[in-house]
Amino acid sequence: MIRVSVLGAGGRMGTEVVRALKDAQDMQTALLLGPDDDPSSINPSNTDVAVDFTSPDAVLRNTLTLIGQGVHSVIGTTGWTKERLDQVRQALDGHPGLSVFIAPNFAISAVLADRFAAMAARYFESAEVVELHHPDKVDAPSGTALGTASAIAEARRQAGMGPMPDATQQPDPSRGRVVDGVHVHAVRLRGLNAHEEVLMGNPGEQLTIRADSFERVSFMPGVLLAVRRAGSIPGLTVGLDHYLF
Ligand SMILES: NC(=O)C1=CN([C@@H]2O[C@H](COP(=O)(O)OP(=O)(O)OC[C@H]3O[C@@H](n4cnc5c(N)ncnc54)[C@H](O)[C@@H]3O)[C@@H](O)[C@H]2O)C=CC1
Ligand SMILES: O=C(O)C1=N[C@H](C(=O)O)C[C@H](O)C1
Repeated sequence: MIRVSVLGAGGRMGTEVVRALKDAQDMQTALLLGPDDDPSSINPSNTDVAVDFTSPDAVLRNTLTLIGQGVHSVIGTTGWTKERLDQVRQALDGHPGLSVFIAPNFAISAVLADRFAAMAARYFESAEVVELHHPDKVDAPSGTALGTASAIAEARRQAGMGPMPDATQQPDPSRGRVVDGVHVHAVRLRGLNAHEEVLMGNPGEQLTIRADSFERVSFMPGVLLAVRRAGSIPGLTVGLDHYLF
């Protein structure tokens, strides 16, 4: 049995993870932590893998604590920057064999949308990302959209493409956040869960790639897969694609 602790267990995702763990034959729930609990209560005597769905403010501290404790992490929480990822890599240096796995999105639809967008990017003059979420989300744009934009930008760079056409000239235009040269727009709307659209255009044609996660259960197969694979790739791994393709 894999003993799994959950940080953020009382939250929207945490609740769903606890439910999924109960249904998984090969896993058992260990500690369930909320914001007032000490992450260093998680250690190898009670936990094999810790799953983090907390908040962008809390996740780095949790992750560094768990590395210090010698426990594998599976993380869905957003808020990662290059600098924060470097801190995790550095902390892992002293812990050979330990793994930290971060996925901006655990839903297969979103992972595939990302992959398709990267494949298509070189063939289109223009590309923009629109992400749409429930209004209780604290960060914008979504971690997924940031990843999609970076993947598009990287594919365009590898294809030797220049900047996208855009004649906007106003001093304060409404064009979303520019991530690595790609415009990313965030919509927050009651009734939505997690959705992303990638728009790509050429003269006279458009490709739309859209992923819709209607319910949080859509993230669970990915979370359980990552828990089962914890430790299989030592060090820091970002993206469920590493386990899928
Ligand atoms: N990678 C993925 O597939 C997905 C990622 N997310 C991300 O997961 C994170 C959480 O999302 P939700 O569950 O919707 O948020 P939420 O606000 O419903 O849940 C977060 C929970 O964490 C708790 N918390 C905050 N700080 C904590 C700490 N230091 N230790 C323990 N618990 C703490 C909060 O009290 C709350 O109960 C967000 O960053 C979100 O973007 C959400 C859905 C899917
Ligand atoms: O907060 C959410 O709900 C989600 N967060 C992740 C993100 O920011 O990309 C994943 C998914 O979009 C749901």
